[in-house]
Amino acid sequence: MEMSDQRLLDTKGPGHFIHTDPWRVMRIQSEFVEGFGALSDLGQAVSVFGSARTKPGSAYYDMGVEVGRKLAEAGVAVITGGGPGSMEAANRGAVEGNGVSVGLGIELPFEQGLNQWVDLGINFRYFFARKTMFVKYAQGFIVLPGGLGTLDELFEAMVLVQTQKVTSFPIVLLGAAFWGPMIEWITGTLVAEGMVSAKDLDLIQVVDSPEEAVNLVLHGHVRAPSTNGDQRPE
Ligand SMILES: C/C(=C\CNc1ncnc2c1ncn2[C@@H]1O[C@H](COP(=O)(O)O)[C@@H](O)[C@H]1O)CO
Repeated sequence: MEMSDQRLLDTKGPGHFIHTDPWRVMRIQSEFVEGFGALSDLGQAVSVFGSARTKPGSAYYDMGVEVGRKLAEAGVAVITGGGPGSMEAANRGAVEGNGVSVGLGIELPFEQGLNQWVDLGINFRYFFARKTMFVKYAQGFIVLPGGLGTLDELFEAMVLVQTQKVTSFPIVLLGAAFWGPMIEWITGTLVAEGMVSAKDLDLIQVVDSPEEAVNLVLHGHVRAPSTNGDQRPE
């Protein structure tokens, strides 16, 4: 009978095993270990989300630079997805403000690598491992205008607070004109149809200047986590 040790030591053929789920579990585990190891001494930090597509010189890009710079000047590390656009802008601001600039990159088919303003970079294969780092090592989120990726990160943060999976933390949306229609839809449709509690809107705050965003995320009132719905007494 062939023994496990023997099979392990004898294996010379194509590495089928590394494409199996148990092997993937090891890789997933290693992403958590690497992330926790790299970030556990980061100190105070804020995660900044926003479009991968904003161009240097655009208003949204400049907004990201300003946010990163102000966070850095307040002594707070900036964590982004490490990609282009508003992520790059926030990392750039962090460097220009002499702060700590963190990029949590993700393997994508159209990957461009970490932006040049990332000082502390980690690359992830798995979105869920990377998302854990955004939440675990940040005291708040600032969300710049963005698309599906940004919305995914925003709503995940809101759900984590709403369901009390994480201690409540500030989630600040920057750009009232951009976010206004979404807030109106949440109020006029989701709240009106009973899909979310009106109180859940308190999970987010919308502001128009990087200064306000940084102030709120660092010093703003953080509400107590809501119950998940309207069923419980106020
Ligand atoms: C689209 C392009 C490159 C994508 N590269 C990314 N690198 C790192 N992180 C990304 C990337 N794309 C999305 N993300 C994450 O989602 C948010 C931005 O997504 P959106 O759909 O652009 O709003 C961002 O916060 C990242 O965490 C080539 O231009």
